[in-house]
This record gives sequence, C-alpha cells and structure tokens, in this order.
Amino acid sequence: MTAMSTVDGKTVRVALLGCGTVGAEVARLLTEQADELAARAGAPVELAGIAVRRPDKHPELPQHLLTNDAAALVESDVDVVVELIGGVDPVREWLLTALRKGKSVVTANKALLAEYSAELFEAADSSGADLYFEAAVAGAIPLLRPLRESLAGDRITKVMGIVNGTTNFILSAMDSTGAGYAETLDEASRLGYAEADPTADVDGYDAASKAAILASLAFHTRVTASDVHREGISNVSASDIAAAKALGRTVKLLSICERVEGEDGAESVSARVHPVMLPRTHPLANVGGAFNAVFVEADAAGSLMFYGQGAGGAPTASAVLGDLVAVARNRVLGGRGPRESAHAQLPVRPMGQTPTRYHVSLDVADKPGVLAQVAQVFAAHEVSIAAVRQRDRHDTASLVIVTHLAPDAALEATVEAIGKMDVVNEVVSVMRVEGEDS
Ligand SMILES: NC(=O)C1=CN([C@@H]2O[C@H](COP(=O)(O)OP(=O)(O)OC[C@H]3O[C@@H](n4cnc5c(N)ncnc54)[C@H](O)[C@@H]3O)[C@@H](O)[C@H]2O)C=CC1
Ligand SMILES: N[C@@H](CC=O)C(=O)O
Ligand code: NA
Repeated sequence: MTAMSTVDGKTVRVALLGCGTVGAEVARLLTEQADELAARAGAPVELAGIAVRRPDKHPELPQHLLTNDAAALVESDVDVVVELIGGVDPVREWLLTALRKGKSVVTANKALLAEYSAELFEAADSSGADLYFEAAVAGAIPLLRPLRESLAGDRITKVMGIVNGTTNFILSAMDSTGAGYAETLDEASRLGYAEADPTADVDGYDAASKAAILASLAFHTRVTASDVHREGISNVSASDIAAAKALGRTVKLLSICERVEGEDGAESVSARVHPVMLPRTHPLANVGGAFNAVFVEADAAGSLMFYGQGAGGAPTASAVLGDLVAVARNRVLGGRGPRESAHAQLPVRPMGQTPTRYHVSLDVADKPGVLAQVAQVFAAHEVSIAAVRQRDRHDTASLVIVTHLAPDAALEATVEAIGKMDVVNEVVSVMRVEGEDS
C-alpha cells in the first residue's frame, strides 16, 4: 500500500442515504477499498452512518451504522452526504440542509438535479461546499467531469447519445431477438437498470432529466427537464422496428442537445429526447444492452465519443466513489470543485422550430400519380425530400420517404396532411432520423 504518511488529513466522515442497487455497491466498495481510498484521498474516508427505510431488512450491513432517520444523519457530525435514494422529496430538503451547513454532496439523482440544480448550487456556494454528480448521467462513464472541467475552455456545439440503459436494453432486444417489450422491461428491473418506477425510463423522463443536465453543462445555460421535448419508447412498435430493419437502420432512444443558430444569427439551445432511426453503420447503432454512448462535438476538440456501462449497481458506484474521492481531496487540500456555470443563458428553442429529419413509411394505393400527389404535400409544407423508396404489393404499394432537415412542426403537419389523403391507406411508421446512410 502507499506510504501512510500521505494519509495525514482529518478523517472524512460520510453519510450514505439509501442502500439499494447503487448504495449497496457504494457501501461495499467503501469498506473493501478503505485503505486504497484513504491513500488516494489523502485522508481516511469513513462510513459514519447509513440511512435505510427498514434497518431490520439489512442484516448484511454493520448494524451500528444503520438508521431510518436520514434527516438526523445529515445533521450529525458528517462531512459528506452521499445521496442514493432518488426522487425529489424529501431528498431535496436534506441536501439543501447539508450544503448550507458546509457538507459536500455526492448524488446520482438526475431527477432532482434536472429541476433544482440552481438552488442546490446556490446552497453549496453559501457555505463553500462541493456538489458532485457524475453518476447522474451515463452511469460509470466519465462524462460530466469532461464537460465541467476538461472542455471548459472549448465551445461545445452538440451532445447526442444514448443515456438510458433500460430503454436501450429493451430496444436492443426488440431489434435482435424480437423479444417482447414487457418481459424485457422486467428483466431490466431485475438487473438493477430500471428506475424504482420504470415509467421514468420508458416514457423518457429519465433521459430528459439527463438531457437537461447535459445541456446545462455544455451550453452554460440553465436547462430544466421541463424545457426538454420528451417522447419515450412506449409507442415504438414492431412495425417501426421492421420498417427500420428493411432499410438497414435501427431504432434508438436518443438525447440530443445542440446549439441552433436562427436566421438572424441568434443562438439558442435545443434539448430533446425521442426515438430515432439510425443507419446500422452509425456508431450509436451498435451500442447494445444497458450500455450508453454519447458524442460531444466542440469547436476546437472536434468529435469525442464516450462509451461504457450506463446503469447497474457497480458501474454507477464507480462514478459515485470517484466523486467521493474528489470531494475528500478538496477537503484535505482546501480546494473546491466547479461551481454552477450558467453565464450564457441561451434561450431554449421550442421543438416545433427545431430542425429535424423524418422517416415516413406509408401504405398507399397502387395507382399512377400517387407518388406525385404525396410529394406535392411535402412541397406544400416546404419540406424537401431526400430519398424515396417504393415497393409494389398486390393492389397497394409501400412508400418510404426520408426528408431533408425541416422545422419539426412543418414535418408534423406534413404527416398529418398525408394521413388524411384518400390514396394513403395507412401511415405505417413515422420516426426522426439521424446520420447519413452509407
Ligand atoms: N440503478 C442504476 O443503474 C442507476 C441509478 N441512479 C440513481 O441512483 C439513485 C439510486 O438508485 P437505485 O440504487 O437504483 O435505487 P433503489 O430503489 O435500488 O435504492 C433506493 C433505496 O433508497 C431507499 N429509501 C427510500 N426512501 C428512503 C428514506 N426515506 N430513507 C432511507 N432510505 C430510503 C429505498 O428503500 C431503496 O433501498 C437514484 O437517484 C437513481 O436514479 C443513477 C444511475 C444509475
Ligand atoms: N434507469 C436508468 C439508470 C441509470 O441512470 C437507466 O436505465 O439508464
Ligand atoms: Na457518468
């Protein structure tokens, strides 16, 4: 082990709130790696208490550390609060109290951060405490620290990726084995990927919270979850997956945050979560299971890709412990982690005005002039067509149209108008598209 002379700081006393999937792994690693962590932090990092709902349900944990009174544990003689309960209430008040009293906070709670990071940072500033949350987005992947620190000197233009493991696990299974939605979701819960209420995953709330956090850090602007356009995967059907497959594409739930420049040159931020069809050759198309991957584009750095385990107890605990060592080091050496950076305050662009591309798959009457009629509706909405594929059946035909970029509202209106045409039997699948086909 490293010479003990480097571990001469005052013991850092840690309160752990919540001991479920992630908390249990944090408690295990903190105990098993105590000496290593002390050497890295420069001081012993000691688990001073664990708040759980039912202490009698945790015979595996050191009984003298357990309490069911999280508020009292926060107020006790601890230096750092590690919050792994989740949700907004009552956690928000506990963390505000901790920060105002100078106790640093490490949390994986994206739902809380996506709505209340401004007041949490303000509380941290009032006492000089630290607020770290690497585990809140893309689990084990170091992503927030690069955005907050490594790229602080660059101008980020886009952050796009898969940031919800549960939905990626489900979509990957639907695509590869044709497995059913419900059974795959149960499996994701059993493996510890899904949120306590998995509708947060499948309806896109979790990915929207993460998009809000990413957009805030990338664009130095306060973006909350309610600013993020959100669509989940519950409407992704077997027909959508089949339509994608037929064209060499796959379906992924993406969080997309980008700087958008208006015609007047004014910049705004677009933050959105929705299913996307990607060419199978796209690097994000091959991200399977609960893995996450995020592309960051910046003016000077160019394109960066971050990839790894986005969910699960041990991977998430890795990010939590990394933050804990950072916080402990700051205490030992007297420094402080980054504060909120929201100086740019760019406006958030409504989804309708955000440029997107659509893939539209139609079942149409198989007679002359149908393609021209459909094309006319696109033209009437000033949506330009990038590619068309027609396949004849008996007395109907399948028509697949991929558009160029157009305002999302214009695309939506086009699809609505097409659905009402006499020659269109059915709008089989509509999905946004990213990436170029090879
Ligand atoms: N599971 C994962 O893969 C990831 C989870 N996260 C986040 O980490 C946090 C924890 O997630 P999980 O460990 O998966 O959740 P979990 O549901 O397994 O664990 C939460 C624990 O908190 C306990 N709890 C609830 N109210 C409490 C109270 N008043 N006092 C003490 N304990 C209380 C629950 O009994 C439960 O054991 C959440 O914010 C989640 O969004 C972040 C990244 C990945
Ligand atoms: N439920 C989340 C857990 C990690 O953030 C997910 O599936 O990604
Ligand atoms: Na992370």
